[in-house]
Order: sequence, then C-alpha cells, then structure tokens
Amino acid sequence: MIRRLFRLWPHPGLLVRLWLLTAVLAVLQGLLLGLLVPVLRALLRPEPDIAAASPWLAAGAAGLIAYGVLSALAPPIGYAACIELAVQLRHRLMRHVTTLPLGWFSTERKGRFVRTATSVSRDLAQLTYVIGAPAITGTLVPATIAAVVLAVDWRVAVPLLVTLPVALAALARAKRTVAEVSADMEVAGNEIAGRAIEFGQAQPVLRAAGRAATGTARMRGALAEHRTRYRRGLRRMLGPDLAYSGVVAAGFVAALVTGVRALLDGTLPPADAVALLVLAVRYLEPLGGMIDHAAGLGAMQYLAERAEKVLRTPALPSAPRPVRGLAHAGVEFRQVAYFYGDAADGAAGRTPALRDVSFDCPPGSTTALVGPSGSGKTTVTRLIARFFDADAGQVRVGGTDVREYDHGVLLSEIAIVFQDVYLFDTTIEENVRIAHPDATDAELRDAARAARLDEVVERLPDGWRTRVGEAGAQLSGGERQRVSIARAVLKRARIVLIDEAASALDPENERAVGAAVTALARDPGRTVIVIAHRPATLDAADRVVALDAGRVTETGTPDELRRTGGGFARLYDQYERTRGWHITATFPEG
Ligand SMILES: Nc1ncnc2c1ncn2[C@@H]1O[C@H](COP(=O)(O)OP(=O)(O)OP(=O)(O)O)[C@@H](O)[C@H]1O
Repeated sequence: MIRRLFRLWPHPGLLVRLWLLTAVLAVLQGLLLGLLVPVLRALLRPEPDIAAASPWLAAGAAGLIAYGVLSALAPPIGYAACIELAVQLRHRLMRHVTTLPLGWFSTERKGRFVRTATSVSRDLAQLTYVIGAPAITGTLVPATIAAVVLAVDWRVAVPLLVTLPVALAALARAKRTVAEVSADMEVAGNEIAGRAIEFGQAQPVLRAAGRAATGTARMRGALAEHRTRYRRGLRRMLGPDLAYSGVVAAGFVAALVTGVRALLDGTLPPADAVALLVLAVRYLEPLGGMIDHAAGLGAMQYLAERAEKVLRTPALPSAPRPVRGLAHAGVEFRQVAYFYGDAADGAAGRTPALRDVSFDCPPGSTTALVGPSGSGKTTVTRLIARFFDADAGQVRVGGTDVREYDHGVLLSEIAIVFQDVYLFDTTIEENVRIAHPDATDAELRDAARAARLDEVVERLPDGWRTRVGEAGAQLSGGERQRVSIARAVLKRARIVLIDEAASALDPENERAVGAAVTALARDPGRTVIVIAHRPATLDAADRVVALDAGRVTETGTPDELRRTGGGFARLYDQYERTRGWHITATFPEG
C-alpha cells in the first residue's frame, strides 16, 4: 500500500515528513512507556530508591516535552500534506488525460474522470493523513513495546512478537474485504445516482405519459438494492473483524498467562510483572483499535486503484521523430480497419466500424461521405484527426501516416465542425477567437461573414460581447454550428472535417449553415470532408465516398455515380423527388 501511494505521488516530500514524524512519535511513545520498568524497579522495593528512579523520571519528563512539541507539529504538516497531495494527484491526472486518444472520452469515462480528479483525489489525500497516521501508530507503538518487553523478559515477549504479524495479516484480509464491499456498494450508489438523474430529467416525459410514479418505483428498487448490498457487506465484514479481534485478544491473554506463571514461580520480579502488565495493556490498545481503520485502509486501496486505472490508460503513441509540417492537404485511406472497444477484450468484445476502407481526397477537393446511420462516416473523420489509431491499414494526411506527426501540428492543420458544437460560457467573440487568439478584428469579421455568423451577432443584444451561456445555451443549434464554422475559417486550417446537422434546423439556419458549408468547400486551398446530409452539399462535392456497414460501396464524382445507377444514384433520384428529405434516413441498401 505504501509503495502504491508513493507511485501515485511523484513529489511525496510532505507525506514523507508527516509519516516520519508520526513514526518518531510512535517509537517515542513506546520508549516512554518502557521507562516504567526502571522506575518501578527502583520504587517497588521494600525501601523505595528515589535517587535511582530520578534519572529515569527526568528522562521521562524530557521525553514527554519532546512528545508534546512534536505532536503539535503534526496537524499543520498533515493538513498541508492533504492539500498538496490532492493538488499533485489532480495535476498528474490532468496531464495524463491530455495524452490520451480522444476516443477514450466516452460520457461514462468523462464522468469517472471528473470524480477521480475531484472527490477521489481529495478523499485519498485526506485518508493518507487521517488513516495513515493511526495505522503507523497502531503498528509502531506495539512493535516498540514488544521490543522493550523482549529486553525485560523474552518469555512474555514471544506471544506479543508472534501476535503482531499475524494481526497485521488478519487486518490485510479485512482491508481487502472492505475494498470489495466498497466496490459493490459503489455499483448500488451509482444506480441510485443514475435513477435520481433520470427521475429529474425525465419528469416532462413521465408526466406527459401520466406515469410520474414510474420513476419513483425505479428509485425505490435502487434504494432496496442498496440496502440489500449494505447488509450483505456488513455480514461479509463480520468474519474478518472477529478474526482480527480474536488474534489480538489471544496474544494479550497468552502474554498475561506467561507473565503470571513466571511471577508465581518466582522467575519474574513483582516490579517487572507490574510494568509488563501496563505495557501489555498499552500494546493491546492501539493494535486492537487498528480494525476500526480497516474500512479507511480498504477505502484507500479502492481509491488508489481508481486513480491508477486512469493513469494506466495508455497514451496515444507518439513517433520517435515526429513530423512537424504537412507537405500538402490531401487525405488518403489505405485498407483501413477500425474496431470500437478495448483490444484486450478480444474480437468478441469489439464493434467493427470500418473494414478495408480505401479512398483518396486530393488536396483542395471536397469529398462528401454518405451512407446510412452506423455505416462508419463519423469514424472516418475521427481517424483523420487521430482521435484514435486505425487497427489496420494507414490513414495518411499530406502523404504521411498520421501516426508520424506531432499530434499538435496535425490538429493545428485540421478544423472540425461537429454536429453538436460545444461553446464555452463566455462571449461569442472569445468563442470564435479560441481558434486563433491573435486574429485581427478584420479577420474575425471576415470569418463571421463567411460563416454567416455576422447576421447572428447583429441580432444579439451586446453584439460580439454577448455571453453565450453554459455550453452555448443562449444560441440555437444552427447558430452554434455557425460559430463552429467561423472558428474553422479563422483557424485557416487546410483540412476541414464537417458533420452536417442531420436533424432539421429551422429554415433560416438551414440556409445559412448550408451556404457557409458550400462556401468553405468552394475555397480551392482547403480540403473539405463532409458527412453530407443536405443535397446542396452533394452538388458542391468533387467526390463522393459511399459507405455501408463499414465498407466503401462506391467512390467517384457525383455525376459519375449518378450515371452508374448504383445506390448513390437511387439515393440522388429519391432526393430529386423528395427535396428536403434527409439522406441518412433514406440511403438504400446496396
Ligand atoms: N464509441 C463507440 N463505441 C462503440 N461503438 C461505436 C462507437 N461509436 C460508433 N460505434 C459503432 O461504430 C459503427 C460506425 O459508427 P459511426 O458513428 O462511425 O457511423 P455513422 O455512419 O457516422 O453513423 P451516424 O450517421 O448515425 O452518425 C456503428 O456500428 C456504431 O454503433
């Protein structure tokens, strides 16, 4: 456990100081108790010898003062260590996630990461002080007392010396059980949290369906499950708890019986017997109390495992000598395969998204990706931006495998216009400038004009200085897409990946976003790859790549594909007849 904690914290200076101080205090406590032996030997005589006891008493007084001073130092160091360790762990976690493939950030993992960087880091740092210090005291005080007893009478010391490692082994078992019970309880706790969120969020739907009580029933079920798991956990803890207390009590009784027998057969002087009895009681107390910390130690182990899990996630591999510039803005796929899921789970646990995908997007061209939902269009764009790496084949940008680039350089050449655009809770100007903070006002306004964002800004009460609210809530979906397109223009990225809104925008936004995307595509200096949901985008494309079930079914210019009479032609004809329908919803098989 100690090694594990030191691995988590790269600069454990304060922790080392705190634990050393705690260790010194524990040994000092044991030695001060040990002074009882010479003091009682001098005083418990027919003629008490005060002079012989005096130096030991003086040493005891000096020891107590030292103990008092050192004890006063421990809490400030402890509190400082708590804060410092939590901050260190958070920084380490944050640094690590910046190196992870973007595909790692699923909603569930993001939630887990937020908890690890906040409450887990804080709780682990606090437990290191609140539980770590008593754990050191609970081990070192009995160990020092056992050593003192050994110096007085080896027969009484043997049961104490044997008890210590056996008790610590029993404690380790109890700790493991607590960690398992904590994990089990967390499952039930997450279920309650999930039900509570669902209950809150689904209120309009439940009420509209006249089933508001449904959520309550599900919540009751989750609470009942939590109670069952809690009781099961308590039952599981009972055995290890009793085993630990039994071991400590047995060691104490064995030491007591040995001492009494030695006293009765005259081989242990009465003064030593009294001193050893006091020492044995003081041995029992901190060691016996350790079981109360088993829950804390188990929780520490569990929290440390959670932090380690994030830190163990492999970073996106970087090339030994990364390429720092793009020769051109062309994009090529060469027999690319990609599977979602963890490679460690084997083929059965992974979803095939792309298989044997090959196509070219020459520099400056516009390529429309079409295909039914789930055919792999988004995965293609994610591989170009290297959110994650292909499982087979090569994705090349500017003629070079994307894995060979410095990832920052590659991303600086790519702009992505997502369907669901994230905006920061700041002004609309800052939200656009994030793409190019040093852009001049003229460049900002040109980008806004190209993205048709200028019309939106004019309507806003404070113009460019209007705050967009949390996650851009003040703007509609189409307006947020215009911000995203303005970012792409301002960034002057040579490659633009666009996921056109598949869901219906209002007519004004539909027209504006469409015109902005078409204008982006028209720029000959830019390679545009667009997941096309609008007929006008298809008309503006130089090439079409049609996907189905992760495979390329057709490639060519829109005219060529229409003439061949395949799936794309049928799709296009259908569009001609039903202008306004969405392509992903109507793309036929084959
Ligand atoms: N994060 C993920 N984890 C597991 N499977 C995924 C994940 N993302 C996508 N998939 C699966 O990979 C396949 C391709 O998905 P992708 O999102 O690339 O398709 P798409 O053509 O963009 O679909 P849509 O038009 O609905 O966005 C689908 O079977 C999908 O279920």
